Parts: sequence; structure tokens; C-alpha cells
Amino acid sequence: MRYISTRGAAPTLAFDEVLLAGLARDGGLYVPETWPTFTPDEIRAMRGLPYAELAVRVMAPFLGGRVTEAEFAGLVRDAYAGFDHAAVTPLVQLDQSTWVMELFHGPTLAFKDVALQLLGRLFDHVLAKKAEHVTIVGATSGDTGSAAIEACRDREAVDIFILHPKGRTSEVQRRQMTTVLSDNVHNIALEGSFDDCQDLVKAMFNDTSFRDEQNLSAVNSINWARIMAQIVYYFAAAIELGAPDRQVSFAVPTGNFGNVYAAYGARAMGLPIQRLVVGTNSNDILARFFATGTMQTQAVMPTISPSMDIQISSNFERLLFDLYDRDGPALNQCMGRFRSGGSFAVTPAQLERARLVFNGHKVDEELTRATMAETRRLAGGLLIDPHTAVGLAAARAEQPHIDPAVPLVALACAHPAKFPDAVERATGVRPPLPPRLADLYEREERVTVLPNDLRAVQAFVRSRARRTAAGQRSA
Ligand SMILES: Cc1ncc(COP(=O)(O)O)c(C=O)c1O
Ligand SMILES: N[C@@H](CCOP(=O)(O)O)C(=O)O
Repeated sequence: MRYISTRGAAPTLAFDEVLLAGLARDGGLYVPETWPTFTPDEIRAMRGLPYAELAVRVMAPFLGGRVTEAEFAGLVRDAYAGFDHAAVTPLVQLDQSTWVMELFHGPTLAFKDVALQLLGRLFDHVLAKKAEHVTIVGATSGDTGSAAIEACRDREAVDIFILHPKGRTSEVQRRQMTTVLSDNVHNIALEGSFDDCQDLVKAMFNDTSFRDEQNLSAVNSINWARIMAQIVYYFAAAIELGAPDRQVSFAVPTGNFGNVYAAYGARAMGLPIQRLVVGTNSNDILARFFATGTMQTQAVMPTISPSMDIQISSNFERLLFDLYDRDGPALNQCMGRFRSGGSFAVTPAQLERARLVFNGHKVDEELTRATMAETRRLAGGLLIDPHTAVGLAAARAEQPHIDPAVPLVALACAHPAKFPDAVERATGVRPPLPPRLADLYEREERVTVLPNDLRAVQAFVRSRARRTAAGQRSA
């Protein structure tokens, strides 16, 4: 298995290289040269497997022999042993045709743990073999940051720098990041939005001398391995609900388009997914795209689902690559137009192809709150976080237009305790922090505030990374 860049001008890479590379050198994102596929019989044979075994089956074709299956199975088992539910990503049935998939049973209470607990271990494994050290730079609107920090803290071969938009995450999300005081963890509160954070991360990758000097790596979903690990839970849910002999649809609260792109990947691998419903908050650029075929940025608006306060969804480029029939140079031109003018449009034929699978719905603040309250009332007191509510409300908006016999799974991407103020305001109930985070508000915080300026961030990284200009790990 080799990986190619969506912009068509970077060398193809093997799995271990793509894991460490992050963004491709031509500014594109890596995708598999061809999607591996499973036959219905192969999917049937996955029924009843424990999550970790299923994960190895689903991900093995992506490794291309660069990590042995036995080594990989050990890393996967270890990654999911720390989850507090035996099923890792359990399903909860809400009514005859609607389920919620709980993705928040990992150490930082968000779906990011599912991929990042594995990535941290993969980084260690691959870096030890290569005797290398990497400097990870990542952008977060709240959840990737803490999951990545938890996965990489105290790892000798890694320094990790996480940029979050100052004052725009929930307090729990911020504290989950800034109270980790390990020497290799560096939190930056950026004076800007999440999109600014993500732009700076990409700019650091596109500065090739800085990239090489620091041996940069990524933990955001620009890293292919993140997508690979997220594909697994779509298999887990669909198989539990009857795949390959029954179709399944998913509703996904969406910001950077990584999670729902993983569902698209699962479908490309042979999983019978009928619909992918994209739920956006008031930052509804994706819902507008699926309605009109035009991607047009607007000013980012703070909402009660802050992890989705995003205008530029990195992973959308991976879908566009397919809509452009994998023509890298043509996509490069389109992305250039988007960068310079803040908009682009696809052709009616491209939009029609996208809409065969995807549809989008905007869920405003009022509907988000109403969905949290209604779920508590109708589902036996179940509390859901605002992001999950966006996904569930989008599912409800789609349901009148789809076959009720096809199960619809809404993704619960974060634990309600990460957003206690918003949940309490909507439901009257304040979700308590689980025991492992019970003293979060008493822990010391460490964070550096920086302006939205590439040079300032690069200077900070240089001053803190345990790496010399010659590319070695410093003493
Ligand atoms: C709780 C939560 N829900 C939804 C999303 C959106 O996911 P994606 O960026 O993969 O579209 C995020 C951030 O990624 C998140 O943290
Ligand atoms: N919502 C995300 C934004 C970054 O997304 P990623 O999936 O690309 O890491 C967050 O919580 O940080």
C-alpha cells in the first residue's frame, strides 16, 4: 500500500512514512493510492470480534507490511485496554431506527482518543525503529489537543506543541490540556480562531527548512493514520446492526470533516453505508456546500459546540480529490482559488456525486439546546453534549427523507461533562466529571499566550523543542 498526495506533486509514501509526514510536501493530504476492499463474506466473518481484533482486521491492509501484524496487534490491544467500556465504542438505541454511538470512553472523553491512543503508540514504535525524534505541531478547537497531549505526554521521542484559540474552548477542554506539565508538552493559547491555529500549523509544514529542521509531525486529521483508526468504529457499528446484510446510515457532527471522511472511507472499503448526514452548528459552511455546491467562508461564530467553530475543513480536500477524479493539479488550482478568494464552486455533476452519499444540515443554538433537553426527556435521562446534539438534530432533519428500515447512527463525539455549562443550561442537570478528572479544577495550569504570527510561533517552538538544528534529539 502506497499513499499519494491530493495535490499530485509529492512523492508517494509507505505507511510508516505517511504516519510521520503529516501534510504532504506539496501542501496536499495523503490518501491511499487505492482503497482496500472487503467482500461481504469477509465482513460477515468480522461479526462478534472484540473491538481490538476488529480494528486489526480493518486496518491491516493499510500497513503495507511496514509494521508487522503481530506488532500492530499488540499496539492496538494496548491502546484500547484503557477505555472504560468493554465495547470501546458502544451503541445505545434511542428508538426503532435511531442509535447513538458513544465515542467518549477514552481517557480524555472525546472521540479523538480512539485514534490518538493508537497513534501515540505507533509514533513510539516507528520512531524507536528509526532512532528518530519528532516535533509534533497541532491545532485544536478543544478536543484533539487534550487527546494528543494525553497520547504523547512523556514520550522520549516526541515534543508536542498544541495551538488552541485563546478563550474559545470550554474550561474543561482548556484545563485538560494546560494541566499536563510534562517536559515534552507545550500549550500555546493563540490570539485568533481555530482556523488561524490550523493555518499556522500548515504554514509550519509548508516552510520546508523549518519542517526539516524540526522533523515536524502531525496529530490532526491531516495525518492519514488518524483517518485509518477512525474508520474502524464505523465497521463496528454497522456490523453490530446487521452489515453486510443490512445497510446503515450515520449522522456526524462535523467541523474539520475528518470523522465523516472516515465514514466515507469505510464505505469505499465495502461497508454498506447508505447516507452520511453532516451536522454543522451555526458555522454552516459544509451544510451550505451540500445544498449549493459552493464553498464560501464567512466570519467564524462562537457557539456552544466550540469544537466545530471552523470555517476551513481540512479533510474536505480528500473528498474533493475524488470529486475531481483524483486529478491533483486540477484540485490544486481549486484550493488556490479558495485560499485567495475564500470560495470555490464544484460543477453540478460533482455536486450530484457528492449528494449521492452526503447531505448536510445546519443546527442553530436553539435547536442544539432543544435537542439536549428532548433527549434527556425522551431517552430516560440521557445527557448528550452540544456536539452530539448537533449530529442528532441533523439526523432528525434527515429522517423524513430516508428509509426508516435503515438504522441511523448518530455519533456522540464528546462526553457531556466536557461542556457542563451548556448541558446544564439546556437540561437543568450539571454532568459531573468522571473520577479520573475529578480534581481538574485544582490542578496547576501551564500555557503560553502568543500572537497570531508564524514567526512568533516558530521562535517559540525552536526555543522549547528538544531538538538541535542538525536534526538530533538534544541532551
Ligand atoms: C466533540 C466534537 N464533535 C465533533 C467534532 C468535529 O469532528 P471533525 O473535525 O472530524 O469533523 C469535533 C472536532 O473535531 C469534536 O471535538
Ligand atoms: N474539533 C477539532 C479540530 C481539529 O480536528 P482534527 O480532527 O483535524 O484534529 C478539535 O477538537 O481540536
